[in-house]
Amino acid sequence: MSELLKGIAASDGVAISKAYLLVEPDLSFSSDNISDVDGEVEKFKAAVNQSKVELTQIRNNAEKQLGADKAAIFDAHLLVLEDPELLNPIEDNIRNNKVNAPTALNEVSTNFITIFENMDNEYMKERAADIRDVSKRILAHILGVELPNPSMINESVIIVGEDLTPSDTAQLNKEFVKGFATNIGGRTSHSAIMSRSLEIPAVVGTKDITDRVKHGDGLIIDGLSGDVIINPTDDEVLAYEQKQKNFLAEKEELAKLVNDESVSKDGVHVELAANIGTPNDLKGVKNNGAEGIGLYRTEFLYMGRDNMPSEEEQFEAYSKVLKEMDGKRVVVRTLDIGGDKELSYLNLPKEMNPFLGYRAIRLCLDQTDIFRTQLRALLRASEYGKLNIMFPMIATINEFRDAKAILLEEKEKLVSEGVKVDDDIEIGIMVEIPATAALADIFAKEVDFFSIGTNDLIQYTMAADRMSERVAYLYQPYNPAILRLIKQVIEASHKEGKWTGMCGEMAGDNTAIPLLLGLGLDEFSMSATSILKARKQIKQLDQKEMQELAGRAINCATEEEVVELVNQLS
Ligand SMILES: C=C(OP(=O)(O)O)C(=O)O
Ligand SMILES: [Mg+2]
Repeated sequence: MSELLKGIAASDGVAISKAYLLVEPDLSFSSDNISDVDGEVEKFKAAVNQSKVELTQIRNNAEKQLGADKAAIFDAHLLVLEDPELLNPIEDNIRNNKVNAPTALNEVSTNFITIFENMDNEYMKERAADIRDVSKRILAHILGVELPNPSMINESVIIVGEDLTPSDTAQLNKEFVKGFATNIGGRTSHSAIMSRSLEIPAVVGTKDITDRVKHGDGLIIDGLSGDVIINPTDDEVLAYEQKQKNFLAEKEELAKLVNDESVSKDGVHVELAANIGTPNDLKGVKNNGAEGIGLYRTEFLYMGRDNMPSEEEQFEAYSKVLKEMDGKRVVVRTLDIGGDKELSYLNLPKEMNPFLGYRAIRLCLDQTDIFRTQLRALLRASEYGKLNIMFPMIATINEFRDAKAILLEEKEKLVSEGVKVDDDIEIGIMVEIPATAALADIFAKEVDFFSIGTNDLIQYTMAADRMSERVAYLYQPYNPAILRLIKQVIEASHKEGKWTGMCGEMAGDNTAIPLLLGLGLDEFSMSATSILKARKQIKQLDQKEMQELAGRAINCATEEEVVELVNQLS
């Protein structure tokens, strides 16, 4: 018998394959004393050797599939595995204290980790993280437990996990990973956003799929409806193969619009741009006919590694994107770390409410060395295309002024060093915080553009965590309160002759698009895979009529009423 599980549709498409369970294995052990000391030392040494073999494979695989920079993290792990300063004390601990190998390993590694973590030295802190990772691998081998290694997957699978961190997602190889399904998360959690740029179907927020599915179970995930079928019957597989075919046929049909303009029925042109996380996403940008990049989430450059990207590395990534976009506008957002996007090597404090905490521009204005390095890389890259710079999570006008002042200082320094910097870079902000939307008229006098980040704006306005499937019913993009904020921001920008875009997921949502067109949004930036569908829809809409529709929507009392209004269109 198959089993149906309902989740949240996160990325379009249908995947049919078998489950690869990506969950933390049980590595508990008892602290027994031992009599066969030599046997225990041998056990430990064998585990170290097995770890070496495994890590070397992982490293080589990562280099082949993901590039040398992603592989470097495993080089660091291999060095730890050969370090006598770590290994000898563990052996001594077994011999001198007659403790078993897991206990000896745990005591010595915890000791090193604590010492290194408390040093005021970034390099040593990174080593603490390496030791933690390597010790876990050795322990798994001692206990005979298999650790999941997503970067080693070499057959078709659907990943099943609690959640996928953005760096887990970045390591997935599309050739083998056909989709994923998670316990937690919503449509705007970053693993969901990344699954859309990777163009792999995903269902999130299933609550307990990891308890229901076993490694290797047959699985269907329907990223269009949010349904997951565990151990499907032959008939179900046939039906979903048909659904998959239909989806691909529709995609092919939409591909015909790739070079069309995005113009409404009554001739109003809007810009349909793409959101990207890394230069690797550019292929999808081109294949889907994006007219620019409305959001480049640069934080992904900082993830999945154990140290900061240098100015040079950043310069290369930014200039590559600018060159490949060939003069089309590229809005690069400065580092937006924090919330669900962690950087282990930054050792950020654990907070009660990370989405309301030390993140994004708050962190950059505090740790200005990180910020300045990024700005220099961006300014140097500016001569290769049409660069716009955007600051995330701006809450006050002073934050914007401070960030802009630092940017201008770095520009002046570069120019005095003889570096060419574009003079026409537009400097804008994300509108993600209700306070900023409320003061949009004040901001509009000083910024060059706004980009509304509805993923956060909705969660802050409704006080409903975007990561929580339990309060997902309150995460209401079409709530009239949200529509009023959007209207206010767009009108404020237009009054000052500026433009407003939207780079939250709402910009690509087919229910929202008629309303946003009516509210006068200038640029819609979305997952590249949503662009062609949005273009098709906009071509069929009359902007004047949508103005009227939006006027009625903002006076509705509930989200349901708004949805009903939009549904009457079709
Ligand atoms: C685009 C946004 O930023 P992110 O999803 O990266 O928080 C947003 O908040 O809408
Ligand atoms: Mg945001």
